[in-house]
Amino acid sequence: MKPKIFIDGEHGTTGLQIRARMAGRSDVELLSIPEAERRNAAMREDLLNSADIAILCLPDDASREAVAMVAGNNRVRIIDTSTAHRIAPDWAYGFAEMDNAQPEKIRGARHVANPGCYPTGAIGVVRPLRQAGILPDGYPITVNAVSGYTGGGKQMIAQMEDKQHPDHISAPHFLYGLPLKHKHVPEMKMHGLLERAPVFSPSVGNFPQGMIVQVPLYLEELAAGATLESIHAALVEHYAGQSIVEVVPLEESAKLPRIDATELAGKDTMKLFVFGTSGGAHVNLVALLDNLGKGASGAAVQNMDLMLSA
Ligand SMILES: NC(=O)C1=CN([C@@H]2O[C@H](COP(=O)(O)OP(=O)(O)OC[C@H]3O[C@@H](n4cnc5c(N)ncnc54)[C@H](OP(=O)(O)O)[C@@H]3O)[C@@H](O)[C@H]2O)C=CC1
Ligand SMILES: CC(=O)N[C@@H](CCC(=O)OP(=O)(O)O)C(=O)O
Repeated sequence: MKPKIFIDGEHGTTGLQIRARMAGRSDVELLSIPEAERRNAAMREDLLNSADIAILCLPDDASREAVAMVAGNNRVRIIDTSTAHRIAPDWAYGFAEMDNAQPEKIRGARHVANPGCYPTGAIGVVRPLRQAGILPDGYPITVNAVSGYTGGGKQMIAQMEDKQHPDHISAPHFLYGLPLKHKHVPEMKMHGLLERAPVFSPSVGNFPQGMIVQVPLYLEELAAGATLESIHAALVEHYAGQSIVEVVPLEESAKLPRIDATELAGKDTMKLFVFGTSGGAHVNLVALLDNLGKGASGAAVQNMDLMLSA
């Protein structure tokens, strides 16, 4: 029998993109709820309990409710794309490439928390340097990022695309999260293995999909002897043997005049760069991804495939 998959929130931004990635797959059976019934709790509860894997593409509160709806069912496994369970100790964090042990944790997990889009980039560059002993305890990390506007879901898509929207946003690029309390900070701290919470400054650009996450570092504050080259080598070593996260060769990044935030739109991979000048004082670690690809829907399908391979 084919495993049954139900996407709760299948008519939203993340859900629709997961559905698109599942189109044409004959190895799974997709359970579906009509759009008009998407908030019908009884119908959702039924479908959630009929699934082998339920993928939650809902706001945080609705995700918690969905998890409660299957509390008495010890068969259904869950992938939650919301922020609700990303630092919960009994949930596996769904970023397989962040650690050698992570694929097995995800494969065997009952509950998988899909990472946030920004944390995927930030953890992707920071965690390997913590594990390699290059980034010392207590280093004050900053994370500066730009996302495509689909990151804000249906509401922000309407604000950006509909000129008649009462809260239409006409800015080509804007900063937000100005009180520095963004919901992704605890997740970056925990899975980035950081002692101190990073300063996180997100922004949105007037393009639907794509993301750049930057973590600039002072070399003199890192472990003795850290250089542009040794940092790059640590990332290369960490990501060897997998095909989702690419560490761009130094010679290639040195030739780039600019980075386009939309380069990986529609792709489920992530590129990491180490920018700077050999012998210089600073490096800038940069992650390039699609907020809806490796940042959300693509990662959810990667996690589903790992879980199905158990
Ligand atoms: N967009 C992105 O790039 C990313 C999103 N995520 C996360 O994914 C989750 C979904 O976000 P996104 O797809 O962007 O959001 P959307 O607003 O685009 O979609 C959410 C969907 O959930 C439905 N929904 C809302 N509340 C309920 C409820 N109580 N019961 C049933 N259905 C409900 C909505 O229906 P209705 O239309 O009626 O409101 C909508 O169809 C969020 O937790 C988000 O933080 C994670 C990473 C990246
Ligand atoms: C542009 C935009 O608004 N982005 C969202 C994050 C998108 C996302 O990653 O959602 P999760 O928190 O579920 O991961 C935000 O900053 O809240």
